[in-house]
Amino acid sequence: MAYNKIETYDEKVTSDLIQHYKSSIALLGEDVEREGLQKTPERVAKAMQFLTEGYQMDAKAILEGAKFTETYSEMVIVKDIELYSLCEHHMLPFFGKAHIAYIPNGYITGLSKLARVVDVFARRLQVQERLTHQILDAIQETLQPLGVGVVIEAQHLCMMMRGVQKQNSVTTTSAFSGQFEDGRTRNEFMRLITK
Ligand SMILES: Nc1nc2c(ncn2[C@@H]2O[C@H](COP(=O)(O)OP(=O)(O)OP(=O)(O)O)[C@@H](O)[C@H]2O)c(=O)[nH]1
Ligand SMILES: [Zn+2]
Repeated sequence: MAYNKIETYDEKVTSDLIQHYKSSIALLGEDVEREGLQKTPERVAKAMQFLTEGYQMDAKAILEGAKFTETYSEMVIVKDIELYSLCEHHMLPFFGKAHIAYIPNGYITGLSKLARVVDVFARRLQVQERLTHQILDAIQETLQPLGVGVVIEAQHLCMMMRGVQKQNSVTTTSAFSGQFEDGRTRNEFMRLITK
C-alpha cells in the first residue's frame, strides 16, 4: 500500500473517468466541446482521484512509520485539524475540523501523522460517523494507548446547497475508547478543544 499520496494517476482509470465525465456533462445539457469545458473531464477525473486517494493509503503504516518508545503518559491533543471529505450519499463535500487526543501507553507517534490519518479516511466516500470511528480505530490498534478520543465538527454541502438547504447547521460526532470512556477524562478533552 502506498504510504503517501498518489503522485501519478492511473492511466486506464483516468481515461475511463474522462469518458464518463464527458457523458455526464453532455447529459447535464452542456457542450463538452466548448473551449472552457474541453479539459474539464480530465480535470474532474484527476480531482476525484485525489479526493478519494485515501483508498490507496494505509493509516496504520503511517502511524507505525513514526512510532516512538516514550514514557509520557498524559493526554496528547491535536485540535483543529481541517478536513475535507465527500458524503457517500450525494458525493458532495463535507468539511470541518477534527480534534484527536490519546493517552500514550509506552508509545507516541509523530504529531503530523495524526493529521495524515484524518486525510486517509476523509479522502473517501464517507459518512461523518464512520470517519470518526475509523480514525479512532487506527490509532487504538497501532499505538495501543490507554485511550483515544476523536471529535469531528463538520458542515455538509448536501444540506446547504440542495435538499433541506440549511446554511448554519454543524454536525458533531465523537468516538471514545479506554480512559476516554470515563467522564472526567472525556470532559477534560472536551474542555481543552472548546477553548
Ligand atoms: N448520518 C449521516 N447522514 C448523512 C451524512 N452526509 C449526508 N447525510 C444524509 O444522508 C441522507 C440521505 O437521505 P435520502 O433521503 O436517501 O436522500 P435525499 O432524498 O437526497 O435526502 P435530503 O438530503 O433530505 O434531500 C440525508 O438525510 C443526508 O443529510 C453523514 O455523514 N452522516
Ligand atoms: Zn450528502
